Amino acid sequence: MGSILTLNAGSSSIKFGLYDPDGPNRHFSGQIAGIGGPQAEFKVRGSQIPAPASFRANDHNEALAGLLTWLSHYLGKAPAVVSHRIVHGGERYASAVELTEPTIAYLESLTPLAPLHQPHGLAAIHAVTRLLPTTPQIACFDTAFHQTQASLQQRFALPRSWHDRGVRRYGFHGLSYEYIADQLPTVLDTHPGRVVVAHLGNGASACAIQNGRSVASTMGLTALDGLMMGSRCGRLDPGVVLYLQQTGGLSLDDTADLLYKQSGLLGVSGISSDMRQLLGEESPQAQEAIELFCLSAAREIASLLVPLGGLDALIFTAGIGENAPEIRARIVDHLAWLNIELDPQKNAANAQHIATVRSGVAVCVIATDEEIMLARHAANWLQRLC
Ligand SMILES: Nc1ncnc2c1ncn2[C@@H]1O[C@H](COP(=O)(O)OP(=O)(O)O)[C@@H](O)[C@H]1O
Ligand SMILES: CC(=O)OP(=O)(O)O
Ligand SMILES: [Mg+2]
Repeated sequence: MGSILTLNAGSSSIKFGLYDPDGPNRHFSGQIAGIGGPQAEFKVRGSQIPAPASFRANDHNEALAGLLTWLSHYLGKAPAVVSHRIVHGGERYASAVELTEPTIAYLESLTPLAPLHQPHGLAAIHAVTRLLPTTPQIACFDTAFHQTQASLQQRFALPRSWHDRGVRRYGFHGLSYEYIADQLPTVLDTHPGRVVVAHLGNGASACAIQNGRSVASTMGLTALDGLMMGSRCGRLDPGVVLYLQQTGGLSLDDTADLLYKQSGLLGVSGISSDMRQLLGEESPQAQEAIELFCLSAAREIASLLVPLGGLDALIFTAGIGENAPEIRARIVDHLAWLNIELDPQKNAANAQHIATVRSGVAVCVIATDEEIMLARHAANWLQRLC
């Protein structure tokens, strides 16, 4: 059987991997990070294959075209299937699905609900269709993992007719949470109990997980709600949106641009959406942006303790969660009243278990792997074909 190619178009990165369906085992993977920024980074992991000497990624389309050209040198024969991360699967999809024209049309209709992601995921599908027209493609959804949530957790306090038309909380980063949920029994070495996972990347959210299932999440109909993010505002009084349009003179497009692209760490610091860069800045605005990020994360994490009825373990993951001890420490400081305490040395070393022995809550760092989830869903799909 041929290989599995995975493509994960995030808001600031494109991650990719080539897998053998047995296992699935990774041949190689990599990522293009910092798309649209001053310098995109192209990294390859787990092989001797060199990254391109120079790479242009002024936007996602340029990055994708360059990536597919680069990949064509290393693919050998066409993969058996291409597995895409698609952020929004709407009401229709609770699991991975083969991409057909009607499915693609439905996913296109969801673009207004995920404007930073859905167009890039769809662009990747169209680019693969052009390059590998006979290769089947599947979509794996960020929203699918959250479909287990009780209806009350998904409901907004809007008239029922809007809920019936699909205006409800969907939750995102589901492939990441699914991977972490799978790791939890091994990492925690006990019954996982009541767990909050904080996925802190360019997009950031938190998810309450119990018995391996999503119980509640901080993101809603769109990937704007919940935690403050790189350039997204997170939780916001909906009255602000009305005010911006009624008296601020902002059009719909201006408002979307403000909330998705000009807010969050970028908006508050006035410098950058990139946490690593802000941590190196001394300006009071940069420091305030970082402090607001930590406060927002702690408040959102705490909000998930209601559906869980308490907290046994807090897990940090994604770019910031895995690599920024200072951010983890500041978030946990805001939650100290929960009898949660970090060991400074273990935290500084990005160890897997970073709480003190006294802490009433386990705290772990687990590197997420959305790509392996894309590969697992694809391997299952291939198996069903046999
Ligand atoms: N060593 C680090 N210290 C602090 N922040 C980091 C570090 N490495 C990565 N990050 C931050 O992680 C974020 C990107 O996370 P990632 O999960 O890769 O994003 P994406 O949502 O695009 O998948 C950026 O804000 C980046 O600055
Ligand atoms: C849904 C989302 O915010 O994804 P990302 O973190 O990749 O931007
Ligand atoms: Mg991501």
